[in-house]
Amino acid sequence: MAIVLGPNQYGKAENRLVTVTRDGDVHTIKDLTVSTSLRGDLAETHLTGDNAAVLATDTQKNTVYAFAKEAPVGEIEDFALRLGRHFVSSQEAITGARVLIDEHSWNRIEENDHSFVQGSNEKRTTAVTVEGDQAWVVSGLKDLVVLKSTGSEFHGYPRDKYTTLKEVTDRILATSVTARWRYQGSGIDWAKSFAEIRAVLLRTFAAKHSLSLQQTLYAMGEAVLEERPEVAEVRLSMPNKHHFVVDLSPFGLENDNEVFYAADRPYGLIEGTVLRDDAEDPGQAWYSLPAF
Ligand SMILES: O=c1[nH]c(=O)c2[nH]c(=O)[nH]c2[nH]1
Repeated sequence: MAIVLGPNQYGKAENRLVTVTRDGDVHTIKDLTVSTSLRGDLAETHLTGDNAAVLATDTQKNTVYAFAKEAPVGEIEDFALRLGRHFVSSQEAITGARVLIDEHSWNRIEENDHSFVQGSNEKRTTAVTVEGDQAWVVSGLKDLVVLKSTGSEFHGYPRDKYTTLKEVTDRILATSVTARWRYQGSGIDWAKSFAEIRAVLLRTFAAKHSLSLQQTLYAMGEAVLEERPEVAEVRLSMPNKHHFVVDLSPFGLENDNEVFYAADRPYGLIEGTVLRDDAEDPGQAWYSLPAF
């Protein structure tokens, strides 16, 4: 038996980057969390401690900030592609780079030119993988919290001796959507594509009469693929944010689906992938991202 070094990567996680772009007195804020990971011929540092191939994580961090000054950050996908390509093309030992970016939202305070209020917790995300001269872009969103107060049922499931859940034909359906979609093709308008995919996800959540959160998840992914040809595959992770009807009978009160207890845990966790059966195979790049 021999012991060998398996897959590895290293980088600087969660660089917090804020930029202010000035157009006269009118300022625009971009607030990003940027993580970089590099892969390549890195056996020596692990096996002998020889760091000749190791671009320091501190240098990776500095590169993120310097790049933000040297050219406009622009869309997160473009910024991630620039960083990833830089690391792979400038360091002989580095053959692959993964750049993850979360974008945090700030909204202008009324018409003010340089004052902002933090938006919701929702984040726009991208995960760019560069390998040699190839690149894959997986964008998405997380913490998109949605709720519908009717149009959701759940019944017809097996009942065994441990089942207590009541079958319902009208319930609150709420979730916090994490979505990742893999792009195919080129010349994509990242901002427009993001806005339209987000709108499709929301519209479908609202419109689909739900017999299960699983059915809603599939419908949301299917709608994105039907409407957005630039998307090959969608992965969705949707916790079921349970809203339980409170039993008010001890107080002689009827509860006709009006008063709920919003439980935060445990929660059902519904996850799935919706894809085109003829989508090109992305190879390792996609599958080595977290599945959901
Ligand atoms: O939409 C649902 N899917 C489930 O699998 C499930 N399980 C459960 O207890 N409630 C629900 N709701």
